[in-house]
Amino acid sequence: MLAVLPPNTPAAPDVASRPVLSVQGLKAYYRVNAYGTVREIRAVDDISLEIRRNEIYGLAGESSSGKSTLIKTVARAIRPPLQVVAGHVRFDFGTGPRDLYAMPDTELSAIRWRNLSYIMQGSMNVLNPVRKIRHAFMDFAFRHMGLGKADFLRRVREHLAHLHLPPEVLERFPHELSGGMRQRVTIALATVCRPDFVIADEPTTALDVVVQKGVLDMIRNLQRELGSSVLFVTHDMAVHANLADRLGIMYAGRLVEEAPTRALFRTPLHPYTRHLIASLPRIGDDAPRHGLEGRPPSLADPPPGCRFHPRCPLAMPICRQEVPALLAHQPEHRVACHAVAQAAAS
Ligand SMILES: Nc1ncnc2c1ncn2[C@@H]1O[C@H](COP(=O)(O)OP(=O)(O)OP(=O)(O)O)[C@@H](O)[C@H]1O
Repeated sequence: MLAVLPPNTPAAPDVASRPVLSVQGLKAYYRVNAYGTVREIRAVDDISLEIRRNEIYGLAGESSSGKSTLIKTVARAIRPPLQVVAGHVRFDFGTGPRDLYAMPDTELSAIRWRNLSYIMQGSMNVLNPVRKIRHAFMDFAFRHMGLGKADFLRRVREHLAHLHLPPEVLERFPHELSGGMRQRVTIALATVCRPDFVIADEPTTALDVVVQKGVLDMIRNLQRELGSSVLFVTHDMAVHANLADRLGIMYAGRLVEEAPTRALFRTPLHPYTRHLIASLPRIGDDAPRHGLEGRPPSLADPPPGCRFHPRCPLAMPICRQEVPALLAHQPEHRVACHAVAQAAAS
C-alpha cells in the first residue's frame, strides 16, 4: 500500500454509492470566426454520463470525435474559442455534488491536484523544459499537502520509490529523461496528492508498446491502491480492453454507447461500436478488415438525426430525422440507435 497521505474523501455512509462525476446535457462548442462569420464546431453535443468511485471509465472514438474536448470541459481546462453552451459538470468529492462551472476560482484551485488531477497528452505540457523535475512537484503539489518543505520532498521521494522511480529524477531536467520515464514522472506528479479523480488523455500514445504496457500497469496499480476514479481517453480499443472497467464510445461529438468493458466487447450494440471491435486485429485471423464507407461528418455542419446515419449499414428513414436517445437496453448498457431500439421493441 502507498504510505503517503490519508484519503482525501471524508468517510460518509452514502458516499460510495454516489457518482464522483456527473455530466448532464453537456454541450461545448468552438466558436470560430471565419471571414466575419461565426461558425460553431459542435465537438461535445449533449453528453450525459456518470463516473463512479473506484472505477476506470474509458472514453473511445476515432480522431476528432470530441474526446479531448469532452475531458478538457470536464476538467474546466477550456479556453476560447471553446465555450460551454449548456449542461452541467458536477463533482462529488465526499461533501456533496458541486457544479464545477459555478465554483469560484479559489475553490477550483484548491481541488486541482488534491482532488482532481489531469495527465495530459505528452508529458512536456506539464513539465517545464528549463526547470528540474523537483520544481514541478513544488509548483503543483506542495501547497496541497500541508507539509513543510523537507517532509514534502520526503513524501515525494517515497511516492517515486513506490512507483519504481529513482529519487534522482527530481534533480533532472525533463530532456534528460526518456519519453517513458517522463510520462511516469507526470503520473507520479498527478497522483502524489492521492486525488479522488484522475483524467488521463492519451497518456501512452507516443510510447512504444513495451513502455506503454509498463505505464498502463502503473496507472492500473495506482488506481487500485488509491481507490480513485480514472477517466481514461484513447482511440486504442486494445488499451481499453485491458484497462477500463466501463467504456463510453463517442462518435461525432456524441456518446453513442456505454457499457461495462466486457459486455461492450462481447455484445456491442451500436453499428459504429461493432465496426470498431470488428476491425481489431486477432491472433490467427488473417481475414481482411473492411473499413467503414465514408468519413466522419464535419462538426461545423453535422447531418440531422443520427450523426452516424450516412455511414450506417442499418440506416432507416427515421435515422435521418430524429436524434436517437441514449437508452438503457440492459441495466448497465446504454446505446443511441433507432435500429437497436426497434429490434428490442419487436
Ligand atoms: N482549438 C480549436 N478550434 C476549433 N476547432 C477545434 C479546436 N480544437 C479541436 N477542434 C475541433 O473539435 C473537434 C473535436 O476535436 P477533439 O480534439 O476533441 O477530438 P478527439 O476525439 O480528441 O481527437 P484526437 O483523438 O485526434 O485527439 C474536431 O472537429 C476538431 O477539429
